[in-house]
Amino acid sequence: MNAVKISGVSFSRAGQHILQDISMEAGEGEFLAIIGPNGAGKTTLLRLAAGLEQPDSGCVQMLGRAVSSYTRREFAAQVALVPQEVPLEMPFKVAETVLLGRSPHLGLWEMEGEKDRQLALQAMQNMGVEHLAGRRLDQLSGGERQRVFIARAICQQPRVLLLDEPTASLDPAHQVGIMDLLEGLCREQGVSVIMVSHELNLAAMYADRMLLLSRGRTAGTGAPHEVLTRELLEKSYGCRIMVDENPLGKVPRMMPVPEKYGK
Ligand SMILES: Nc1ncnc2c1ncn2[C@@H]1O[C@H](COP(=O)(O)OP(=O)(O)OP(=O)(O)O)[C@@H](O)[C@H]1O
Repeated sequence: MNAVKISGVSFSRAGQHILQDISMEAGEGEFLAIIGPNGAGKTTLLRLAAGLEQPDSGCVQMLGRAVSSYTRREFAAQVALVPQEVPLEMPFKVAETVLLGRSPHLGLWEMEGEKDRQLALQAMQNMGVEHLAGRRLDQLSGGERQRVFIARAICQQPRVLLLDEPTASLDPAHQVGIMDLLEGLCREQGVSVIMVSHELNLAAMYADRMLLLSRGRTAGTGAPHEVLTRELLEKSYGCRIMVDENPLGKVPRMMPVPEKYGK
């Protein structure tokens, strides 16, 4: 059984086709990266997977069940989403925010227990934000806030983790740290990770498979070396792109070529 199965999904807004006939699957413990130019539909696809939007046609299944058949609470016990823009207006402190990840696992009137607090502490330590535990969210830098929301998702102990550009505001050390952690969740705990990213070289070093979206359609799908080809990337992104092999291993590495370097 696939942990995530999206079959022939189409989605429109205000009469405009945003996604057309998209299919995507992720097995248990698989790491999938969704890539593509701005406006290609990546966030929309992730929101459909998270049950925040309903497709016009096609089907979105999580863990063998239609997303629409879950209650919000049941769904949150299995699937966590780290959105691209994390809410700033929440009046919470860091530790409270991370602990909120436990809510779907608690009974209706049940308070968090010692185990929940331990999980929250561990998630904060993993994300390097435990020293900020008492700080309010609106008093953090963008990268710190992003790490807090990833910690909350980890604390939720989901079987499927959806992340929208999780490394976008992060410095190189934190980018690699978070990707290592996500890989560990896949390999050691069987969590399925689906990540939207513009960090193509970073994604290539971790993802088992990639889905390249372009103008709402599938432009490529497969292992990183099958998707990150010069031909597919240049066609999708509309600029010159050089692709070679990453010196660290047998994965592709891409570089956009500035115009001043000639045709
Ligand atoms: N609320 C909305 N109403 C109408 N169109 C929308 C709405 N939200 C998004 N869109 C359009 O849907 C398309 C896909 O948007 P989406 O945010 O999914 O793209 P994306 O691939 O995640 O882009 P980016 O890389 O810039 O984050 C875009 O053309 C966008 O303008």
